[in-house]
Amino acid sequence: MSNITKSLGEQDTCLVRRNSMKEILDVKSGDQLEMKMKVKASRFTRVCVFCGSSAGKRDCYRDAALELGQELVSRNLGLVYGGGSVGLMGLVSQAVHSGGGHVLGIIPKTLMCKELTGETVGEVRAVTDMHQRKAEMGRHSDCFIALPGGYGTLEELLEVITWAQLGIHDKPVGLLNVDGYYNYLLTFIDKAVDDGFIRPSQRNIIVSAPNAKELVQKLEDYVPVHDGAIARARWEVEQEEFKVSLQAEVA
Ligand SMILES: CC(C)=CCNc1ncnc2c1ncn2[C@@H]1O[C@H](COP(=O)(O)O)[C@@H](O)[C@H]1O
Repeated sequence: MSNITKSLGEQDTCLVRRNSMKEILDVKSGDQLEMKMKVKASRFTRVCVFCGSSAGKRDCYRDAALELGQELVSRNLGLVYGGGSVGLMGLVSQAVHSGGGHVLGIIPKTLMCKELTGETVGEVRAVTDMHQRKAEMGRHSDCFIALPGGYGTLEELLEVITWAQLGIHDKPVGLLNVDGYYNYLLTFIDKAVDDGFIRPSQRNIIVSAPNAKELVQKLEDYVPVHDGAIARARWEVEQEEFKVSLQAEVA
């Protein structure tokens, strides 16, 4: 753990959580040992991380996953992810869990067997399918970060960007561009802007940075764009109407 030195009892841990918006230094509680802890302020509670179910071939990807986990712990942020212990998903979740952070793994029942995805640390929530998993991951987090990954990561990333574009949510979306991994994707998005398929103002939905510290800070500072997006209130009304019509069909 980078900037956390601790010897904590359960009461102390609660104290740290209650004071997550403050810096806590040299706190003494009862006969507990002295604790030195610096918790950075954050406007988020939980961060959803999309990333490879593989670890990639280069050490920089593994290092970035561990560093991101440590950055979340240092800001007292919980992790929401797809569950399991494979690839970068396993590394980031284990880094948060071993640093004392909250981990919520959301995993479809069909992927729950350990032979497929390994053990999930922390809290596990079983869902019926991949669609419900994405909806739950979004619902339980305040911002999204994509580490390097493959098709699954891209699909999850592009969906939350699309939701932001439509005004379904206002949550920041960050790309951890480890050693330029996402340069081609960013170049492609610039091409789509130049050719008139993405509005220039909506190019800013994706926030990117080469390391976790810089990225999380940019996400903290992010101001959402609202240019003609469908108001969130309308989406919520539509969803309610959809639920009612589904219930009527089932009855
Ligand atoms: C059937 C099987 C081999 C399962 C093991 N693999 C997986 N276990 C859990 N989540 C996954 C798995 N593969 C893809 N995902 C989802 O898709 C993303 C990663 O896909 P990818 O490796 O980038 O493309 C993750 O964020 C996760 O939400």
